[in-house]
Order: sequence, then C-alpha cells, then structure tokens
Amino acid sequence: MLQVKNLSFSYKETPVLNNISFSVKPGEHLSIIGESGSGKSTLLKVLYGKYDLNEGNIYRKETEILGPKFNLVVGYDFMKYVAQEFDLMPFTSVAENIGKHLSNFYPEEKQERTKELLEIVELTPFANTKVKLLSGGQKQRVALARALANTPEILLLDEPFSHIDNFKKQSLRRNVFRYLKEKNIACIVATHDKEDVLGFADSMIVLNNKKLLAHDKPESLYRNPKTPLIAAFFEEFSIISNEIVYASRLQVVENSDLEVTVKNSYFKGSYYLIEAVWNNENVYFEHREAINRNTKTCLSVVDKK
Ligand SMILES: Nc1ncnc2c1ncn2[C@@H]1O[C@H](COP(=O)(O)OP(=O)(O)OP(=O)(O)O)[C@@H](O)[C@H]1O
Repeated sequence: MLQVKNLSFSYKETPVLNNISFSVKPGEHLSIIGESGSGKSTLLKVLYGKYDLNEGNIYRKETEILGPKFNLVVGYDFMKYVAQEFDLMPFTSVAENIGKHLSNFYPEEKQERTKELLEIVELTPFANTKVKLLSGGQKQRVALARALANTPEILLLDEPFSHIDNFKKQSLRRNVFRYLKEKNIACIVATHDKEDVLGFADSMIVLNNKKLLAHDKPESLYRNPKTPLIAAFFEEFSIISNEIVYASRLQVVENSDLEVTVKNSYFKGSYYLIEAVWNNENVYFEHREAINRNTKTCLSVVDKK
C-alpha cells in the first residue's frame, strides 16, 4: 500500500537518508530503529510529505506523496503523523482536542467516538481537563487519540510512548497496537524501545550510516543479528569467537575454556546481569543470583533455540 523507492534526502548539505526502499502492507506494523541521529524522525517526516526528496519516490497505491514544492498543504487525509512535539490546543479540553477533526454534523457520533478514543488512551477521567494542565505523557496520549480519530489508513508514530510512565506504558501500548490491528491501520513506528517492537511489529527496518542496514521480521533479526548494532537493540551481548552471543545464552558450568572474572552483578528482577572480563573483553551473562566481584567462573554457550 505504501511503497518507498530509492529514497534519498538531505537537510541542505547534510545527507541523512541514502537509497532507502521498503514497502508497507495494509494493517502492517513496521518499526524503524537505529541509533540517535540515524534519521528515524526524518524518515517519518519525509513519508508524511513534509520535505522534498533529493531522489526516489513514495507512493500510496498509485498516488505519489509529494513534498512542499509540489503540495501546498503538508499532509494527507489517509495518513496521520504524531510527532515528538505534539502540537495540541493548550487552552481547550482533552475531549475537544481529540474531537478537533471529527465532523460536527453528527454530534452524537462525535461524542461516542471521542468517548471510545478516550478509553483507548486511558484518559476518560481527564476528558474535561484543559490540555495545558496535563503532564507530558498525558499530552502524548491526547495526540495519539487525535491522530486515530478519523481512522487513517496509515499512522506514523515517533517514539509514541516515550513520555509515558512505566505503570501505564504496558497497557497503553497493548491497547493502541491492538486497536490498530483490529482496524487494519498500518503503522510505522520510530522507536528506541524493543518493547514497542517485540510482540507487536510485523517487520522492522534498521537505519545505520544513512542506509537501510536490515529489513526483516523482529524474530529473524533477534535470532540472527547481522551486526552488533542490531543485537544491542535487543539485549546485552558479548562477542565470543567472532560470534554475537546474547547474555541469556551464556550459562555457568563447572569447567570450560571460557573462564571469566566477575566485575559486577546488576539486579534485573527475575535474574542478575553479570558483567565479567575474558581476554580483556567484557562478557555479559544472566544468572539467577549475584556473584562476588573477582570470582572466577566458567561459562558455556547454550545452543540457539
Ligand atoms: N531540521 C533539521 N535541519 C538540519 N538537520 C537536521 C534537522 N533535523 C534533523 N537533522 C539532522 O538529521 C540527522 C537525523 O536526525 P533525526 O532526528 O531524523 O534522527 P533520529 O534517528 O530520529 O534521532 P533520535 O533517535 O535522537 O530522535 C541528525 O544528524 C540531525 O542532526
């Protein structure tokens, strides 16, 4: 449904994206990951038609998405974009902000729809609160609900849960992503958080050095990370005999050639992450309890599942 072909983009003299191609199917959830400054936000803005491309094309079905040089009003009805800065109306209520783009011809439907959207983003108790009185995370949820109001075909989300506390984040993420699937709304999500990806995204792209480093299912990239950058997105890892090995694949054994010296133990809830040294390199592994500093311990690599 959305097709990106050989896209290249520069801010004046600064090239940011080089020869990027991918496509998104109706209802697909695509994550964009990459280090800070790798161009995730820029890619979303370019997809939205905010900038003119240097090269390449973006198509939604047969329609080409064009930048401001060719399209006076930025944006399209079939696509909504929730930026990192939310651009809300501070002096009006949460409900009014959410209903801003809903038609006034059908007041009952508008009220019903606003109620439904408030529930999705868990803001029902704040319906009549002025937006300027909300926290950053609450404003982010208003922006999300407003983007969903007219059921777009494609939603572009830039770090959609970054301002939301951990208490709310899990349930909100499930609510929103489940809703998008139910309504067959495609979403393209720029994120630093693997929790936004695993269990939700159908596919992911990795931006690095202006290029598309990888494009695959999250499961495939997790199981076979081509580079340390990809592995680092998912978990702590070590390089052992030129292989990327996640901390969860190393276990303590009686004897092995891999004898490490423990430096630190970090409590992680259901396990400890142990930082150790082997051949002057850091090695990370998971263990059910903390291990004293300077303890020598042997490790073995568990086979991939
Ligand atoms: N308006 C702009 N004008 C000039 N350069 C910009 C502009 N916006 C971003 N850049 C540059 O483009 C590059 C990509 O930035 P972008 O914000 O797209 O990265 P990002 O991957 O989204 O980063 P983050 O994860 O920190 O949000 C950076 O080098 C940034 O400095």
